Amino acid sequence: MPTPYRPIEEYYQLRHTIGSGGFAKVKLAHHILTGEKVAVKIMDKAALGPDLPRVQIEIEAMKTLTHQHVCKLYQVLETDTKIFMVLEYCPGGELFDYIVAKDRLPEEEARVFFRQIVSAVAYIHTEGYAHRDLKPENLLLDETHNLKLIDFGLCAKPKGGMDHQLSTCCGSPAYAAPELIQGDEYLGAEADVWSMGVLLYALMCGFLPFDDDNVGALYRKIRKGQYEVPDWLSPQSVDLINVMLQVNPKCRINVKELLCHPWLTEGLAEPIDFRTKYSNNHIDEDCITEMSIHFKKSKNTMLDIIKDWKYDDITATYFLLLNKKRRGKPCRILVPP
Ligand SMILES: COc1cc(O)cc(Nc2ccc(C(=O)Nc3ccc4c(c3)C[NH2+]CC4)cc2)c1
Repeated sequence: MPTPYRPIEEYYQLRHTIGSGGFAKVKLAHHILTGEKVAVKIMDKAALGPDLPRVQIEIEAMKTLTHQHVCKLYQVLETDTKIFMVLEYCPGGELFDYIVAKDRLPEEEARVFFRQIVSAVAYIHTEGYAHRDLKPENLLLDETHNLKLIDFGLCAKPKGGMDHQLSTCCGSPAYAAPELIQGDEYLGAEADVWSMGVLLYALMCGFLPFDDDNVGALYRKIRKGQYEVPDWLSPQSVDLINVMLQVNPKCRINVKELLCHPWLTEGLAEPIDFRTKYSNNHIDEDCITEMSIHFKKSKNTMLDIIKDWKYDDITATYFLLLNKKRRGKPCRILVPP
């Protein structure tokens, strides 16, 4: 490994590259202390250029977002030339590729996935964040075939809260809300609902509601808000797509109403529970014990250090030990203290 990777190699064995995008590459890695697999997103600061602030925004967002359907950030390392984000391992690849491979999903399968998507988005909205780039490429499948929302590089945390208007035009055109491409001021939450409507349509149809090779023509179609309704869609799913793809954001369903829409709650007794399964203030006893032995600290001192949530190797070790325990594996550090 070239020397710039030295710092990360103190904690992780880097393996092959599993993805590379604009200014980042993602490598598979093993956490040395726990043996757990992770994904390491490696960014070159010089290549990032003006996009560097987006990475800082994403890292700050990821430090507060802990949810069963949001890809977890474990550790951040920075050198003078590189930024490393150590992330949850999602070996199932992109939801985009999964839909393409199956042509389109039956409603029952689309419903399971869409409940997870709505749960993740409702959670980040309650934490004060809008994602603003919701699309199947930004939803990965983990090893239990559940979805994880990724890439918060375009997310917004409006200063005045989620009722505060945003103005930056961003995200992928085919999933962008009419008010966003119009250049009007818009509410991040409302724009995210539109994108989820496009996502749901893509899940069940296998193609996009608004599509055109010419961006101008695409924008006109989005602003018109007219799309084809294939005959295989059930009336309930057509209704849900209709209330999500309302051109006027004020007529559009909001996330709270989404959580109890009949198509989504079909077969359930309750609305979708979007609360996180993790609790920041309850620290797992077994993890504290194992870490206090390894790091040669008292349990109280170890607890205080963990609760600093520095997103250093201590934070990573805690979350990865917790993962092991949740997967029924022994909550053990593999190397001698
Ligand atoms: C917050 O989570 C983020 C934020 C972000 O900016 C980017 C990511 N990107 C990830 C990309 C890929 C993976 C990943 O685990 N991919 C993966 C892992 C193993 C395998 C594959 C993909 C595909 N072939 C089989 C083996 C995880 C995060 C997340």
